[in-house]
Amino acid sequence: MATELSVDVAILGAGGGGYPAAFFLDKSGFKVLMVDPIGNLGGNCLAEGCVPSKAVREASLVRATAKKYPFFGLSGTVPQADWKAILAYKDKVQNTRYALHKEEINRSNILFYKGIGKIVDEKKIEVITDKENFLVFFKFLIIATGSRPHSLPIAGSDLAVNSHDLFKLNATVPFPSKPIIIGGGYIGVEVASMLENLGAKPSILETTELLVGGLDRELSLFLAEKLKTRIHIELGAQVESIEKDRDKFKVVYQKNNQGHTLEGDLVIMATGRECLTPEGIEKLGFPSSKPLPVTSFLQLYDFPHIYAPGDVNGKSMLFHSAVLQSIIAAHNIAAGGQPVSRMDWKSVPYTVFTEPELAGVGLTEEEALHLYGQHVEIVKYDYAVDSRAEILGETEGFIKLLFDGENKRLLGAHIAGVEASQLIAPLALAIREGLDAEALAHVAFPHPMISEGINKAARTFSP
Ligand SMILES: Cc1cc2nc3c(=O)[nH]c(=O)nc-3n(C[C@H](O)[C@H](O)[C@H](O)COP(=O)(O)OP(=O)(O)OC[C@H]3O[C@@H](n4cnc5c(N)ncnc54)[C@H](O)[C@@H]3O)c2cc1C
Ligand SMILES: NC(=O)c1ccc[n+]([C@@H]2O[C@H](COP(=O)([O-])OP(=O)(O)OC[C@H]3O[C@@H](n4cnc5c(N)ncnc54)[C@H](O)[C@@H]3O)[C@@H](O)[C@H]2O)c1
Repeated sequence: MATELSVDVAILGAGGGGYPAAFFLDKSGFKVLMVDPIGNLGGNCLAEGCVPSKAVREASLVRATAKKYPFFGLSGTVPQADWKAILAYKDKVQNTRYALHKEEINRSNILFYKGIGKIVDEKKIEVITDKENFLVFFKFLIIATGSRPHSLPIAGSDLAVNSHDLFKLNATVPFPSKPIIIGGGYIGVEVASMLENLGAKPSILETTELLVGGLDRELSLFLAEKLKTRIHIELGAQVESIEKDRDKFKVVYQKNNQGHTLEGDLVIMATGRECLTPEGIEKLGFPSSKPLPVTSFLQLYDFPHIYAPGDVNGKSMLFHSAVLQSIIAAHNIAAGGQPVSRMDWKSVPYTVFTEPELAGVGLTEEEALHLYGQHVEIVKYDYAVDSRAEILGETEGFIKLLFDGENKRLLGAHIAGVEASQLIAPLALAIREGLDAEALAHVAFPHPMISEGINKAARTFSP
């Protein structure tokens, strides 16, 4: 049993912020140790986040499509949702991915431990597993410990479940008929949309006046308009307490200075995630459970040999962002700690997997107008004129492109409507590479696909 180890790089957390760096540095010849309590790769994204939630969503979309049989000239009944079977399908997806990741670990030279790491000081950590505790001396440290659900400090908050309860392996939360979702951010709207498509009648209580705040405002307003036909939404609702009376839950909230109560059979708390810092972080002068401050090279302030990519820095809590940050941290470590690779936060796209979807990248319209004033050119392509949208019967939606009026460089792209999540990737590349309208107009996107709308919008300036 080891009592002490020396490595080039120690990594806390094997999620999207941790493992890409581990594999890159391992392949580059560094001695790498990685520790994670899950004992496998994927972090929250695979355990309770992106992958299981999108698996359940996919089942819900199949059922939603079945409601459109008559539109396509088909007949047949809408299938019943079998919640247990859907969860079993979700588990199978997760387990298959875990098996693949296990093989990846086994094929590498990474010293991988199931356990947790604690900060001892700026030169060493302590690794704690079921079997042993030992010290690890490092040249570089990557703290990629992610985040956890934030629970409101209100009476009865322990009566609510959260996304981890819903999506973890072997989840046992029963299918609700009237779920009340506290929080209308990413998780709130995605869960409401998927549960409704599976047959539930959800309500969302959101304290601000917008669903998924922080997006381009037009996207949030579009989503609220579309979702309110299927979901009971209360904006400006300040939740005060949760009570339980036999099988029923009551959520008490204030709206317009008046008290209200909503009854349901499940309460889902989706009020954000807080950064999860390792024990001992205060020894480096940082408070626990707060975002770790990083430079654009992902170095922790005042500790250039320590990096903190992913949710733990609170800058962009998305899996693909964590992966990119992890790779950037790894490149800088491979360069001996020289800052050679920089994170471009503005070219990270985001997607909200509701029905319909939202996606965006770059400046929002509000930010662009603030920064560029009247020099912003805004072009909109309406799904109502799109062939594929017509074929799908999904003609409500738009692609909005924001250009710098002087040189027609793309500043931002925002999409509301079916397939938005697939359409955003080339636009993220365009923002990253500083492409202009001509570049977007003079590439042939396939027909009849909604991506043609990107060409068509850009041709406004480059016919
Ligand atoms: C319901 C839900 C749906 C989501 N859907 C999407 C989506 O569709 N698309 C998207 O891009 N993002 C999505 N996200 C966000 C995404 O899951 C996170 O942004 C991503 O997982 C962040 O990666 P990370 O590596 O920074 O953190 P994590 O994935 O949280 O990984 C951190 C790892 O560190 C481990 N750890 C914690 N403390 C220690 C310690 N002391 N020592 C060692 N290890 C430790 C944890 O166990 C964990 O495995 C979703 C999140 C949720 C909750
Ligand atoms: N599609 C995706 O990429 C995806 C999907 C799910 C989660 N995520 C990530 O996970 C993070 C966490 O998701 P989330 O939805 O929990 O957080 P969030 O920050 O997106 O939304 C939380 C919402 O809760 C609201 N809220 C806070 N206090 C409240 C109260 N007292 N009453 C009512 N509403 C209240 C906030 O105003 C906010 O709108 C997201 O920010 C995102 O980074 C991403």
